[in-house]
This record gives sequence, structure tokens and C-alpha cells, in this order.
Amino acid sequence: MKILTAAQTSQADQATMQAQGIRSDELMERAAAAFCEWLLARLAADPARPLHIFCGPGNNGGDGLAIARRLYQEGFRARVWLLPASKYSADFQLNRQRLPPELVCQALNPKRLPTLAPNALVLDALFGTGLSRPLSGTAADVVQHLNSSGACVVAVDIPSGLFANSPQPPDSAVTRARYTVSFELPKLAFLLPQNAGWVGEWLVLPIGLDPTFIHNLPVDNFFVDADFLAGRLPARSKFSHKGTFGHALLLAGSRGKIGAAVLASKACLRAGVGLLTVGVPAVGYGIVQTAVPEAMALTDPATDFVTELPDLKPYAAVGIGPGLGQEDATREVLRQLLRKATVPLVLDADALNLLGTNPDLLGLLPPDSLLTPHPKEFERLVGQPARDDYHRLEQLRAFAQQYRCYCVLKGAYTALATPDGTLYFNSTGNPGMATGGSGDVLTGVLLALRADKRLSPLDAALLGLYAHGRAGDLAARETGQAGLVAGDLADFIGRALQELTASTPLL
Ligand SMILES: NC(=O)C1=CN([C@@H]2O[C@H](COP(=O)(O)OP(=O)(O)OC[C@H]3O[C@@H](n4cnc5c(N)ncnc54)[C@H](OP(=O)(O)O)[C@@H]3O)[C@@H](O)[C@H]2O)[C@@H](O)CC1
Ligand SMILES: Nc1ncnc2c1ncn2[C@@H]1O[C@H](COP(=O)(O)OP(=O)(O)O)[C@@H](O)[C@H]1O
Ligand SMILES: [K+]
Repeated sequence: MKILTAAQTSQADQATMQAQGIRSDELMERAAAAFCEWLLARLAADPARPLHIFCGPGNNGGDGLAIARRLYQEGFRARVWLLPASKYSADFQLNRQRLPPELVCQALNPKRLPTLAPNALVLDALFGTGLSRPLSGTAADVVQHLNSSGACVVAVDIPSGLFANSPQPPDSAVTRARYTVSFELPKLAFLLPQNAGWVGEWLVLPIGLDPTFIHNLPVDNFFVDADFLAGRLPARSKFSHKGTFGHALLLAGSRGKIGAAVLASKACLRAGVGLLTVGVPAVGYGIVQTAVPEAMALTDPATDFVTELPDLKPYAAVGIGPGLGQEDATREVLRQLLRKATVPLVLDADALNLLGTNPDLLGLLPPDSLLTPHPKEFERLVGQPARDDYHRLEQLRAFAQQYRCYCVLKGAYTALATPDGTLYFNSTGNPGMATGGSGDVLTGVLLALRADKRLSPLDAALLGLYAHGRAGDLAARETGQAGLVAGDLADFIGRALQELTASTPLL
């Protein structure tokens, strides 16, 4: 799915009206209908629950009024509150007139804001994507009132006061929604940790925006779901052999961290690599050979950390970093690897920390390398803390463009930046994956997919990120989130990839 800016959303609305020959109030009606269908399923459980709808002066308020009318038709008597304003949008006014006269509809008085019972359901239709400045005055007071009421707030389209694609000034008033119900496509704001307290759980409902316009619209950001990946992972051909899927080399592990090498190796094999060789210090030889008998092991002459770069000739891709340590000799191995490699590289963990502390190494990064930092590792890489989550994304975009690489930023919605500066946000995964070793598993998966010559660097990265999160979701069904350990992820990678694999046509 594409992620549109607020301005692009309004263009998509206009294009849809033109292409489909509908008026703006008809499009609004679709949004209201979709919202009500979603809400009614929840209201049915408790029809007596007090229901309040807060409407602003624009089309977000218009949505609120259309929702109030539709809920009334379904037998629900909401109390409708209107924010006083100097002007109201045409569709607000139209839907105001369409309200049945029996429906209680009152102007908000900032001195006497309505009492909201803690069990009340509140629909926040104050401001949507037309927000042009932070909230102040009565609008801000109303939002603070909703936030302190303890009522369950459902935001229509976006929490009021939240910008769709740029940061909030500190201390600005924004509705704290339990749910945010948006239309057609997600907004960038929904994907950032700094907005989680406002957005709550979010979902998008289709309202039939013009697919041709959206298809042709250039965007900087994508949200990657299963549909987005459909057809990108080819099925294995009948006569494929292990050479088809590549021979990968993983350089990982140091004393006390051989487990990282084991986890990445298992994941790499489960992600379908043809052959895997693992380069570990001597202390890890027996462990790898025992824990991952499918992998071949190369022993470094040093006992505790990697000091030598193996001959790279046999390999289709090289991964380096999990549990590696940051010894001087290991740094030199990384330097040689960056100089000599002619095949795809996947760099993680200590390989990234070494890049961060030795910026001269960054200049050696071969184009199309894949880097997988978490936010702290990323900060070390760029050498500058981010002002906020939006700034961090701009740093990520700029980094990938500068070094012509694919750079991941791990998190709840892991982002992937490409050399052309596009961002792709992954949709799978859960907080159960916030456990040691999850990142090592990701490295193994990505290494396998980069070794598979059938896949482009972009598809390998997107498929790997999605499958890793999906494996976490499948595993958590069995173990619960708290009980999830990184090794479980490796066990479910095969199933996650199978779900993504294109079925071969019958004819
Ligand atoms: N066909 C469609 O387009 C569809 C749209 N849909 C719905 O429309 C929503 C977008 O509607 P919208 O563009 O009218 O903007 P909205 O957010 O309601 O507010 C704009 C008004 O607020 C005012 N205002 C802004 N900031 C302010 C502030 N800080 N403090 C005070 N006032 C402020 C602003 O005034 P101005 O900036 O001009 O001074 C203007 O009067 C979208 O989120 C979705 O819910 C759906 O129905 C699907 C079809
Ligand atoms: N709340 C979350 N939701 C989804 N995925 C998560 C969440 N927390 C962590 N993850 C995923 O788990 C992995 C953690 O990686 P990392 O921080 O490198 O762990 P480690 O260093 O322990 O291996 C990343 O892929 C990240 O996206
Ligand atoms: K809203």
C-alpha cells in the first residue's frame, strides 16, 4: 500500500470524485458507512453505552455528522457536540441539515464542557487531514477534556491535532485515541513510536478511492502487507538444486556469543539457503557443528573472536555481525571483506558498530549492501542522535542514498530505506519479538534471501522482513508474546515464507 501525505489524500479524494462522477458528500457517505459498519459490530455488545460524537468545522466534522445520522437510523442516540468556528465546510453544513431534528446536537461551551462517563464511547471527528496548525483555544481544551475523561475515544480518520506526516510541536493538544479508524490507506503518523499514545490501535477501511490515480501517484513511503508482496517470491522449480539457492557465508560469534551465530544459521537454513558455511572463532566450532549440523563450519585460528577473512570465492552472499565482537582484528576482517566482496553483503550488530566507530569503513561499503541496525546502532552509524522519529526517518533515507545501500531501521514497523530514498514499512511482527536474538534471526533470513539469485535486493529485503515478523506472529500464537524466544522465530520462518510463495499456475 502507498502511504499518502495529507495533501495527496485530498488529491486522491478529488481524483476519485472526478473519475467516478460522484460528489464530495457521496464520498463522505462512503467513509461514514464504512466507519459505522465497523463501529456497529462493537456497539452491538453494549447498546446502552453512552455515545458522544465531537464534530469540528471541516469535513472530518462532516464525517462525524454523517456517522451520527447513520447510527441514529440504526437506533443509537448519540449526543452530538459541535465545535464553534467562524466557518464550516460545505459538506459539514449539508450533513448538519441532514440530521434528524430529534437528534441532540449542541454547540460546545468551553466554560461548561459535557460530562463524559468513564464507560462512554466518544467519536473524535474534530479535525482530520485538514489540520493546518497545532490546536489551541477551545479546540485544545476540548481535546484535553476528552483525554482526561477516561472515556474510550475512537478517532475518525486521525486523532484530532495530530499531523498526518510531520511532527507535533511539543505539548500540543492531540486526542488520545483507543482506536483510530482511517480510510483507504494508512498515514505515516500511525507508524511512529512517538505517536503510539495518540493513535492507539489503527485500521484502514476501504472507501473506493480511484485505484488508477493511486497507482500513478509517486510516493516516498510504502506500507508492506501480504498483497504488496504477492508474486515476489517464486515457487521452487521442479529441477532446482542447492546451487540454485546459493551458498552463503556467515561470519558471526565470539566467546560468550556463539548463540548469535547459531540463531542466524538456523534462520538462514530455514529461509531456504542452498548451502551455508559459518565462520566462527575456535571456541564456536563444536557448538555450531552440534547445534546446526546442516551448516558447514570454518574455524578461525583465534579462539575467542574472528581474525581471518575466509576465501570468498565459493559464496553467493556474505553476512557478518551477529555476536561478532569489536576487536581490532575483527575490524580488519570487516575492512578486508568490504574491500574484496563482489557478492551481496548483509551487515548487522557489531559489524554496524564497527562501521559507526570507524567511519572510514563506511566509504568502502559496496553498493546494494544490506544493513540492519536497530535505532541505537543506527545512531552510532550516523553519529548524530535524531530529534524525533520523523527526523530519524530522514536520516535513514539520506544514509541509504549516500551509501547506495539498503538500510533497515528495526522496530515495531521496521523501515527499509533503498538507495533511491524510498521507505518501506513492514506490517508484521509483535512485541513478543523484543527478546535477545530476534535480530540475529533476521540477519540469517536476509542472508539466505540475498544469496538467492532469483530475487532483487529490494524483494529479498522486503520478503525477509515480512517473513521474520510473520514468523513472530505465528510463533506467538503457540507461545504467547512473553514466552516467545528468538529460536521460535527460526522455527516458523519456513511457514511464513511458504505463505508468501507464489503458487504455480495449474495450466
Ligand atoms: N471528500 C473528502 O475530502 C473526504 C474527506 N474525508 C474527511 O475529511 C477530512 C478532511 O477534511 P478537511 O480537509 O475539511 O479538514 P478537517 O481536518 O476537517 O479540518 C479543516 C478545518 O479545520 C480548520 N483548522 C485546521 N487546523 C485548525 C486548528 N489548529 N485550529 C482550528 N481550526 C483548524 C480549517 O481551517 P483553516 O485551516 O482553513 O483555517 C478548516 O476549517 C478527512 O480527515 C476525513 O475525515 C472523508 O469524508 C473521506 C472523503
Ligand atoms: N514491538 C515489536 N514489534 C514488532 N517487531 C519487533 C518489536 N520489537 C522488536 N521487534 C523486532 O525484533 C528484532 C529485534 O532485533 P534486535 O534489536 O537487533 O535484537 P537482538 O540484538 O537481540 O538480536 C527486530 O527485527 C525488530 O523489528
Ligand atoms: K479526528
